[in-house]
Amino acid sequence: MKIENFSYTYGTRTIFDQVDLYFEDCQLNFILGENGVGKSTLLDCIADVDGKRGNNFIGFPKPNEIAYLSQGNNFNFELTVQDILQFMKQLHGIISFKVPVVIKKILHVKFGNLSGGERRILLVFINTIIDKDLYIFDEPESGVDLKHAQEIFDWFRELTEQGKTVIITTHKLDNIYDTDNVIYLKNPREVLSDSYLKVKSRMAF
Ligand SMILES: Nc1ncnc2c1ncn2[C@@H]1O[C@H](COP(=O)(O)OP(=O)(O)OP(=O)(O)O)[C@@H](O)[C@H]1O
Repeated sequence: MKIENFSYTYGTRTIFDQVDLYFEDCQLNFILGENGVGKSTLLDCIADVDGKRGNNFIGFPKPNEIAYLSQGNNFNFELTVQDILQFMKQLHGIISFKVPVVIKKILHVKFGNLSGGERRILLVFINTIIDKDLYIFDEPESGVDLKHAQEIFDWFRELTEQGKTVIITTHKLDNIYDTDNVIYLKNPREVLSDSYLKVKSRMAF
């Protein structure tokens, strides 16, 4: 998948200016860059939120074939975790899955009573079990402890083993392998798309 000659502005503010970006199929693709550089904007464009995707987006699945967990997603506070899993099963095609221990522990808790980290883990988990072609996560490990952040990345890698493509924004570099594809947003005109091994020596943070 690739985006050619990509430009995006908010009013007079230029976020992307004629850049090319490459994504690897069936792999983890990490979008890196400083706060405010445009990572979430790029994800919204890929997921076609509010029709933001232009015709220079090549090879991406249709919006209804994409699972997208943005930073603001939530559920009704009165639903228990079990209700939510049931609801998602009715609403979407679901990949066969085993309920992980971290989710089993909170099955009967209402969404509104979960901790911030537990909510995030649940939201990430749900987005990994719905059957889509492309999975997009905006800072999935935000507020999640180190052990469970590692587990979340195991779920993502299992998706790629099933032939799925995953795109993730993150500020934490610990879960990136040298062979993973990285899209490093340096500034509106400068983007590096390559293996993490090749990109990391040129990253400024
Ligand atoms: N709807 C909007 N209208 C105007 N400016 C916006 C809008 N949404 C985002 N921006 C601006 O565009 C820039 C890119 O925002 P974006 O959320 O894509 O950054 P980001 O790289 O995801 O940042 P972070 O790492 O802090 O989450 C920011 O400077 C932000 O203030």
